[in-house]
Amino acid sequence: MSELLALDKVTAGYGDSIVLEDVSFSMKEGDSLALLGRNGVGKTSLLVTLMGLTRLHSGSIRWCGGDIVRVPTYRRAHAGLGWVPQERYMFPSLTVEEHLTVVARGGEWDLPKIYKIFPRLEERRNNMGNQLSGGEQQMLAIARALMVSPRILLLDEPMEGLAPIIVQELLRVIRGLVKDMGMSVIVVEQHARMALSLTQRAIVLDRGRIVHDSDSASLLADGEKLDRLVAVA
Ligand SMILES: Nc1ncnc2c1ncn2[C@@H]1O[C@H](COP(=O)(O)OP(=O)(O)OP(=O)(O)O)[C@@H](O)[C@H]1O
Repeated sequence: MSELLALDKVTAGYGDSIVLEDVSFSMKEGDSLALLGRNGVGKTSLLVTLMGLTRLHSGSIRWCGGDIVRVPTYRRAHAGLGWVPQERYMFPSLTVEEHLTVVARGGEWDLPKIYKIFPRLEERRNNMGNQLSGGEQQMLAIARALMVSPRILLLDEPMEGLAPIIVQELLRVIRGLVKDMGMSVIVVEQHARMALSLTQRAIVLDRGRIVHDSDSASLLADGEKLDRLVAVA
């Protein structure tokens, strides 16, 4: 499999303040990565940096073999970076179906394929963006990213604030995307064990630096180490 994403010694932040330091890792097509760490260590900032929304102080980011450091955010999205931000950003004046058709690009994903994996969205197809539960909004946010036929999904705390039954439904869908369909993914999650169960590899950040990098299964099996790395102090 060819290289999809490669960060080399990335140091980035907001204005002069640095929140990521010397971050290096790479992913191949089909790889799945859990990005873990306590609150405020820079997980969201890393995804935001991939989308070009922080200030890159030094280092390089390659996407499909090309340097994307100077590529604007919308072109990164068109190039296959499917970002699902924590905030979800639903439009109250658009229906579920309009949220999807407005971004459709005639690629691998279309409405029937989306509705097959999210039957709940088909049931709600005529509901407005502000008439959805938190779980439905999260499903729509993921579905909207898929409609652009991304080569990687960047999921920022997809389970946050959702009822356990919805979390199970979303987990099943994300697991299907990652394990059955081979979708590349980076999952930022407070629920570390959940993220580890979905992915092959885990990186843990602390104060903007990578402090652990291993396969997900071995970190999941070492509960003591996992708690030391991610538990709230
Ligand atoms: N827009 C911003 N401007 C300035 N500083 C920011 C901004 N967003 C985040 N930060 C700072 O960057 C650091 C990393 O925050 P970030 O949200 O990336 O961490 P996180 O690991 O995703 O945390 P959480 O799990 O709480 O979302 C924090 O100190 C935060 O205050």
